[in-house]
Amino acid sequence: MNDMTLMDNTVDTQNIKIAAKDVNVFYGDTHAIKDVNVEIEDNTVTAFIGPSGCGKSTFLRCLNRMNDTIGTCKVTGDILLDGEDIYDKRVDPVQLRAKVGMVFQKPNPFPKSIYDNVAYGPRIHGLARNKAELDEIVEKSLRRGAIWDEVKDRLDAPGTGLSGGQQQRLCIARAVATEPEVLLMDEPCSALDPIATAQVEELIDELRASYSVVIVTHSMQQAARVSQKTAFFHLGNLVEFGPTGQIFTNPEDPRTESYITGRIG
Ligand SMILES: Nc1ncnc2c1ncn2[C@@H]1O[C@H](COP(=O)(O)OP(=O)(O)OP(=O)(O)O)[C@@H](O)[C@H]1O
Repeated sequence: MNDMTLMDNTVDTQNIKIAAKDVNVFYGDTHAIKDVNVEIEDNTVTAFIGPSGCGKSTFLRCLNRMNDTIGTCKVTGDILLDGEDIYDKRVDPVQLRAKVGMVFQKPNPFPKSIYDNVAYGPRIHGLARNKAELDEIVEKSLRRGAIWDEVKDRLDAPGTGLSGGQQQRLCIARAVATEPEVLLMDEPCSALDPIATAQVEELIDELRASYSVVIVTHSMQQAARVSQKTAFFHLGNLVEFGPTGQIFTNPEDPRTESYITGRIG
């Protein structure tokens, strides 16, 4: 056995960023997520795939308590971020969402300047002591969002005036500006053309170096391109979770196989 084989077989429990235990989600009488257990690693892109309505977005929204904003929604079970229960009464959801940032399907820049879009989070969380520090955070975040070169000469222009792909990278820059540890992305490329999609996918790959990234996608090609781990959901159940290559080439569950071969979905 060579060193490489040894490394591949090591289960690195230190690397677990989010652990979900027996998570159930209900919207009134609808049981949307059923007994989900999963461990999401740091510095990894995890893709959530599955047919429409299977609960991908619902489960994603549990990870930063975005479901709190839906009156009928009830979440049970435990979700631990670095071992701490995010549903504990002492956790402030606003602080949590700075740590666990989110990027949505449709780019949604604020009706503010490019600069203010990115500066918004750091301002409300008091991350900069003065203008120079804020400028630095804005530049760093726009660089992380791979959009600095395109906007550096027009930081005062409205964010809404950018192209769709640029707006989505601006939203990613806005999400990383609060120094999150996890980035949740709900179909981040579904409103983008192929060129913008390729740019955002490349960026997701780069972001993995600094964050744990979780992406909901309808595109199996995208999941295969960007993720290292894949979770397949079906009717609210997490059917299968494992290395992306294995899920796509050698799935264990017949439901996963049916989905990836196009028989269900
Ligand atoms: N706000 C809501 N109120 C009531 N039911 C909801 C709500 N959001 C989702 N649901 C229901 O929960 C289930 C899971 O929906 P969810 O949007 O999480 O699935 P999804 O896999 O992300 O679907 P899609 O791929 O179509 O976006 C569905 O039955 C849906 O109708």
